[in-house]
Amino acid sequence: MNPDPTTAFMPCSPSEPQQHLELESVREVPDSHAWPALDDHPTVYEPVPVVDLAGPDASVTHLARVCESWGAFQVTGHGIRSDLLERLESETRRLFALPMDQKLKAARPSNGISGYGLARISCFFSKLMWSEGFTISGSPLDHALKLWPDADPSRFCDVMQEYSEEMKQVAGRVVRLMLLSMGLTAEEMKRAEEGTRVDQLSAVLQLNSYPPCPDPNRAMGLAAHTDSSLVTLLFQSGTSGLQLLRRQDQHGPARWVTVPPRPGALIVLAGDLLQILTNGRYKSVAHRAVVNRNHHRVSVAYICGPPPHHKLSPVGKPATPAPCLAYRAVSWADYLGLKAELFDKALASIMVTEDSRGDEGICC
Ligand SMILES: C=C1C[C@]23C[C@@]1(O)CC[C@H]2[C@@]12CCC[C@@](C)(C(=O)O1)[C@H]2[C@@H]3C(=O)O
Ligand SMILES: O=C(O)CCC(=O)C(=O)O
Ligand SMILES: [Fe+2]
Repeated sequence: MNPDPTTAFMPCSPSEPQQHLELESVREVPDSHAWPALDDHPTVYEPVPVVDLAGPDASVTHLARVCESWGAFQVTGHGIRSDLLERLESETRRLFALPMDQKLKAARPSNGISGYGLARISCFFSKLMWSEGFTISGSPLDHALKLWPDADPSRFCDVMQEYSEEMKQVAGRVVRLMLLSMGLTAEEMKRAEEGTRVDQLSAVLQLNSYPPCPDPNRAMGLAAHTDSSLVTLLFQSGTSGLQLLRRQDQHGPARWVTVPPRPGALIVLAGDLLQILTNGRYKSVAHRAVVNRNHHRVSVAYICGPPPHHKLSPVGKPATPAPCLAYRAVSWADYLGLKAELFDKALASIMVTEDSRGDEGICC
């Protein structure tokens, strides 16, 4: 998350013309996509925790440890059928394989959420990323009609719809287990569940495509970031690329850990809203996607949170000593506004300090 000066943050200006390069046909990484330093931290091997939702691993003590030390894990036993994951991958590939001018017909409007485009965080960096994205918020139908005007839209829509519905159930179970693992009082649990129950969750589906890259050590698939969500459930195709940033701890300095593809598994990533809700105890995990020379990787992120205008406030004991509330209450919609403006400073901007406690009426 710590930008080097040459890829420093730039103010996000949505009106800037975006460069849509056909990455697959590029033989050399152009200067616009050449990142001077990808090795801000070493990349090491560490086994990423696995939680089997259908087995004893789903015990709350195990989960609490994993959430505190990793903020991410692979999840198995989630009940999503492998044929649905196969169809999801194949529809995602079919979309990105379309000619650029067709994809641009479904381009994300400059200040909109949905559609085709470069990574939204691109505007904070001076170099472009080696990826394309497609965001689906709400019904995928309008997108499908623009992408495939002469074909039956249901092939794409049905998969995206079915996957979103099933992921909502998985996300609901994961969020509830995470809350249970905090050992909250009954009153706190009740408050924590407001806006986070399975029937209340809202989400966007983010499809990502990372074409093979002629010089993967100089390109960046998706730069380091945290998601704004409560949790993100990520599907990755059979090629590795996702890396988690492990903070400095008793095992060593900050380091990148690759999440190896595990057939049938999904990856759970703790987002900023979880950090807010848990009063800083379960921190959001910084992650990035790196690219490779030979394989076209795709991923699909189910980015899930409370209803957009529900104000989420922290529950449980703060992770660090005083004040009793680490963050002020915020809705996902407002938080996204902060994130679009401040990127990785958004969380700090809503932290409750000694000075701001009085103004907010926050007391222990
Ligand atoms: C709801 C949202 C979360 C997101 C911004 C968005 O409005 C739609 C896309 C999401 C995404 C996906 C890739 C990484 C990310 C940081 C980004 O730039 O766009 C996330 C955003 C987020 O979680 O803040
Ligand atoms: O492709 C990946 O592995 C990461 C995608 C991601 O971080 C996102 O969509 O927010
Ligand atoms: Fe992400």
